[in-house]
Amino acid sequence: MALIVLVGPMGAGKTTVGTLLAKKLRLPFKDSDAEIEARTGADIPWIFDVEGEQGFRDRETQVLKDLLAMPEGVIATGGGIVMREENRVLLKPVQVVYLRASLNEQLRRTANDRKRPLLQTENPRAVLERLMTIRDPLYRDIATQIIETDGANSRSIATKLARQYGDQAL
Ligand SMILES: Nc1ncnc2c1ncn2[C@@H]1O[C@H](COP(=O)(O)OP(=O)(O)OP(=O)(O)O)[C@@H](O)[C@H]1O
Ligand SMILES: O=C(O)C1=C[C@@H](O)[C@@H](O)[C@H](O)C1
Ligand SMILES: [Mg+2]
Repeated sequence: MALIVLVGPMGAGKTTVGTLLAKKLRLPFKDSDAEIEARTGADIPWIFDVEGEQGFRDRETQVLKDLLAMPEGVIATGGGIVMREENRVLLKPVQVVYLRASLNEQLRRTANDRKRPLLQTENPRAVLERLMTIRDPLYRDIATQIIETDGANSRSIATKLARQYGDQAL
């Protein structure tokens, strides 16, 4: 039985790697951002606009609680999941993989879409840098494993994790 949670900054590849990993392990895949959008019937930029970041974080905590009740599966979280202590307490007993990426790589991977409200600014690099300073110790605190994703494609990362967690399940 395996419940694996992926954390890390925007553009680290949580959604991409999580989808591949779940397929390989034949486990259900859930993405907290997608789940929030499905429940709200609106996309993340809309939620930030109308309810503010606070409203989004309230929804995120509720979704996290519900997803962690699954007996097994792969869960990709949003980049800001560690901002609330309540979320960190929920994640502490779980297998948590921290996917890391350099600022350059995060910028490159997030440059072409506008679905991340926090990056719709003149200087997304400065935002990512500030968020990383605050969040890196928080990700590290709850992580059971850290993976550097620069220069590694998402498929090879998923394969490595699937071997590890597949073996563990035997
Ligand atoms: N290891 C990788 N190497 C190169 N590109 C990658 C890698 N992982 C993901 N990507 C690409 O980066 C982009 C962002 O990936 P993804 O949406 O999975 O990030 P995320 O961690 O889920 O971000 P968010 O926190 O905003 O949900 C996608 O276009 C994806 O194809
Ligand atoms: O890093 C963040 O705070 C966020 C990351 C995304 O996954 C979304 O959860 C949202 O855009 C906020
Ligand atoms: Mg994602």
